[in-house]
Amino acid sequence: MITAGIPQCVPCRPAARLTKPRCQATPNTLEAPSSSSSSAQAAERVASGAAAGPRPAASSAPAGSWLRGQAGLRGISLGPGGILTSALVAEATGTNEAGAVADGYRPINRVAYQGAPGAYSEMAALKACPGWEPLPCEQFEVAFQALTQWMAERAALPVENSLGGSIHAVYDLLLRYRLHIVGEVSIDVRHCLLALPGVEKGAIKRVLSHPQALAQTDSYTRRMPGVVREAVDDTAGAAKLIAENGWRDAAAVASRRAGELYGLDVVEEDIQDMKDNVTRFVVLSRDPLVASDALTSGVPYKTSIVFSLQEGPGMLFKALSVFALRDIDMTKIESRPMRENPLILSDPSPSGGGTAQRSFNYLFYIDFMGSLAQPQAQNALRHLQEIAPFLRVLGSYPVGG
Ligand SMILES: O=C(O)C(=O)C[C@]1(C(=O)O)C=C[C@@H](O)C=C1
Repeated sequence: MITAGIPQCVPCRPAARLTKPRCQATPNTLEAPSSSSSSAQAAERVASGAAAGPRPAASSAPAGSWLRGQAGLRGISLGPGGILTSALVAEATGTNEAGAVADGYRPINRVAYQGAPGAYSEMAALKACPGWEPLPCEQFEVAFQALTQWMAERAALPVENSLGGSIHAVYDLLLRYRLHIVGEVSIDVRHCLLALPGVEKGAIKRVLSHPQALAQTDSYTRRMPGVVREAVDDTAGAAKLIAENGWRDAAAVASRRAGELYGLDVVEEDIQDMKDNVTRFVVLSRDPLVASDALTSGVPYKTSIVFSLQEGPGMLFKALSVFALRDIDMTKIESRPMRENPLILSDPSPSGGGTAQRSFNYLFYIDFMGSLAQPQAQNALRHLQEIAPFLRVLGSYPVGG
C-alpha cells in the first residue's frame, strides 16, 4: 500500500503565494477560522489524501466527524504561558483530530514550532519562513495539531542532531499525522549556561534543559560537581522557569537569545560537547509541493519515505538495492520498531523443544536525493512497493541549508 500518490502530487498553495494574513493577531492571541466547514471541500481533501490528521480512523470517518472540529473555531488566548497547548487546541476547535477547510478561510502566515520563544525551533521556524508569525507550542504534537487545525500554515520540527542523533518522537508523529514535508533547514546549536544575574558557576546545583540539549552538553555538565540535570520541555522554557521562580541554585542550557528574553546572564558560552552541533528540521505543510516544480526549479530535491518490509532473509538489502541500482544517493536511513505491531514471533526449531523466537517489526525511514517528478525516483519506489507491504511518501522538497 502506498499512501501518498506516486508519482503524482496534489497541488498545493505554496507559501510564497499566500495572501496577506487575514487577521493581525495581537501577541498571545491566536485567531482561527470561525465559519463552519464546507463538507464538499473537505470530502475532496479526504479523497485526495491532502487533508491532515491522525490516522488510521480519519480516512474512514464519516464526513460529520471529520468536520466536527471546525464548528467551534474562534479566537483564543494563548494564556499566561504564551504557549499553545493541546487543551487550547481542543478548546478552540472542539477536537484534536483532523480539521478541514472552513468557508472563507484565508491562510495566515504563521509557523508552528515546539517550545517557548527563544527555543532553537523558533530560529528554525523563522529561517524556514522569514517574516512569518511564529506560534510557540507546548509539545511536538501540539505543533502537528496546530497545522492540522489550520491555526498555522507551516510547522518546523527537529528530526536529527549531529550529536544526539534522531528525534524519534517526531518520526512517530510524522507517521501518525498526514502532513507533508515541504522543506528542511539546519540550525547551528550553540548552547550557553544561563543563570540569574550574579549567580556564580560554583553555586549551581541544578541544570535544566530539553533532553536533547542535556545530551549535547553531557561532558560539560558532568564536570560540574554535584550538579543534578533536570529535563524540561524545551531549552528556552528552562530559562523562563528559572527567571519566573528566581531559582539561584539553577542554570539553563539554552541559546543566548533565550537568556536575553528572560533576563538571564551567560555564565559560559559554546558548552556543547562538540563545537559543530547542528540540528536539522523539517518544514511541514498540509499539502505536498507540486512535483513538477522540482523539474523546472533547478534546485536539488530530496524525498523522504517510510516503509515496512515483508519477513525474510535479505529483505532490507533488496529494499536498499532499488536505490543503488539507479544510482540514487540515500542520505539517511532510520529504523523504528512498529508501535502498533512491534513483535515478530517465529516458530521454534522443527526438531522440537525450542521456544518461539521474538524479533522486532520495523518501519524504515529513508531520505534520498531526487524528486518524485524524476522517473528514476518513481521507478525506485514502484520497485520498492513490490516488497514493501506499506510505503508512504512523507515529502519531496528542495534541499535546505
Ligand atoms: O528546546 C529547544 O530549544 C528546541 O528547539 C528543541 C531542540 C530539539 O528537540 O532537539 C532543538 C534543537 C536542539 O537540538 C535542542 C533542542
